Amino acid sequence: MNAHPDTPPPGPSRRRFLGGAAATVAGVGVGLGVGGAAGFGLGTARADAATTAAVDQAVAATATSRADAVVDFYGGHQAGVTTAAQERLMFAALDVTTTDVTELQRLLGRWAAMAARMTRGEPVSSSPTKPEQPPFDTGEAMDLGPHSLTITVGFGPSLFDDRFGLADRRPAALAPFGTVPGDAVMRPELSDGDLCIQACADDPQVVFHAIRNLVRAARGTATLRWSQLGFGRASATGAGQSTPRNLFGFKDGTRNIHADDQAALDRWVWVDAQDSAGPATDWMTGGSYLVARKIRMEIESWDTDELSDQEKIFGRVKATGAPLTGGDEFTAVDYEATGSDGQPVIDVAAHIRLAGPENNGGVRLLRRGYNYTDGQDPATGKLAAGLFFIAFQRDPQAQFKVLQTRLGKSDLLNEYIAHIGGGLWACPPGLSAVGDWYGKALFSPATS
Ligand SMILES: C=CC1=C(C)c2cc3[nH]c(cc4nc(cc5[nH]c(cc1n2)c(C)c5CCC(=O)O)C(CCC(=O)O)=C4C)c(C)c3C=C
Ligand SMILES: [Fe+2]
Repeated sequence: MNAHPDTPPPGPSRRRFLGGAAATVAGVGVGLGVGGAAGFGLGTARADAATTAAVDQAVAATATSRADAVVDFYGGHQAGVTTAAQERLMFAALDVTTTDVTELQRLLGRWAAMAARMTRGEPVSSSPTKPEQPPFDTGEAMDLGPHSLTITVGFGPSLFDDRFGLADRRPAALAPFGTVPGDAVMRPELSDGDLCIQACADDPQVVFHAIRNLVRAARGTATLRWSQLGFGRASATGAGQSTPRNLFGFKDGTRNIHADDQAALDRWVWVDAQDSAGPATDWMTGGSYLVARKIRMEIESWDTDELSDQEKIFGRVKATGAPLTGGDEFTAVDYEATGSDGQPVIDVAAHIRLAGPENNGGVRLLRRGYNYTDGQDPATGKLAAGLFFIAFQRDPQAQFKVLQTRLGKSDLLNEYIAHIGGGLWACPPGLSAVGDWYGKALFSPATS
């Protein structure tokens, strides 16, 4: 393998910081054109978590523009999980078309090099394009700034079939779900994929550019299976981030796991060394499992429903997000409270009762979804819109699957939603430094 010719990133943490100076750090030639293979070799240095707080403070003091904000690419965990949710999403699922494991590894190395550059607001390669060549970078993000771009890569269960010698390396947590309640109308062409890429940023063209160029660099190795644009965040993940609203008009993410809740992150989001059954599956330590669900929301029907019924469905007040049992948005829910009719104030089938940790053995998720629209459904004339639900977790079998089984059976919300696509992917830990690549520890026994 070649030594990686890219330059080191400008900071030790994966928090947002001013990228103007970073942009002056010149990348040097990485042949990333179609069919080109970026070199990728040994990476050693780990981000120093202890410096994170100090860097965050410096960032807060110096950041001048949202366009210039950079989320550091390197660190113990991939960015785009606990990163304060940006405004825009493009998500892509790909199928690997080669059976050559080395080609797959080269792709993951190319993606690492390109992602490192794009998240700093740089074009995918600093090599000059010859006039007779297509440009290395497609160009539409030129001059836009990084806008806090994060790129998060994951591996689907199907990657662990017999093509790449990975069958014994699939963690039990990455088992396909099978059919879960609520999955009756899932569409195969909007579901699954060997690889996934989540690109988030505060600019729509920046996320499109990232996915477009990563898919382009996969030509000959992987093809796009399906993709989704999200136009507005539907969850708060950053400490102090305001709670946004979903397309039913309710505050979404009130009781989410937030980035400053380290105990909850360790318990519910990051895969721990103890989770692995042995050396074959310990490559996920420090990673997290991504579950995506494209959930169509029946907006026209919802808009005819009376306010009191809408609030009963969620168990919360539409305007404020407060539980129906009183207080403000962040007041604890009183599941025991009964009304003058003797019935529970929070309906037995209300969304928050069924999804809440109090009623699920403590189970929690880090939700990081986006509102989406695909325009109008030509078959019905209705708005094709909903929630592109994304959740990160330490064990999807014990977290998402448990919650969705419960919700799919009896959630009042089911009258107005349909899960039409999605999938499960294992997002490996963060990349340590230049030369590291996505899933290096997954493939290392096969390449040594
Ligand atoms: C399987 C997991 C979940 C799916 C699928 C899901 C779909 C979904 N949710 C909303 C809107 C809201 N969800 C809220 C809370 C909430 N939802 C889940 C899980 C799933 N939601 C959890 C774990 C929680 C937290 C429960 C709790 O701790 O009380 C809320 C309330 C505000 C909040 O805390 O975020 C809303 C609103 C929609 C519209 C939707 C599918 C389209
Ligand atoms: Fe929910």
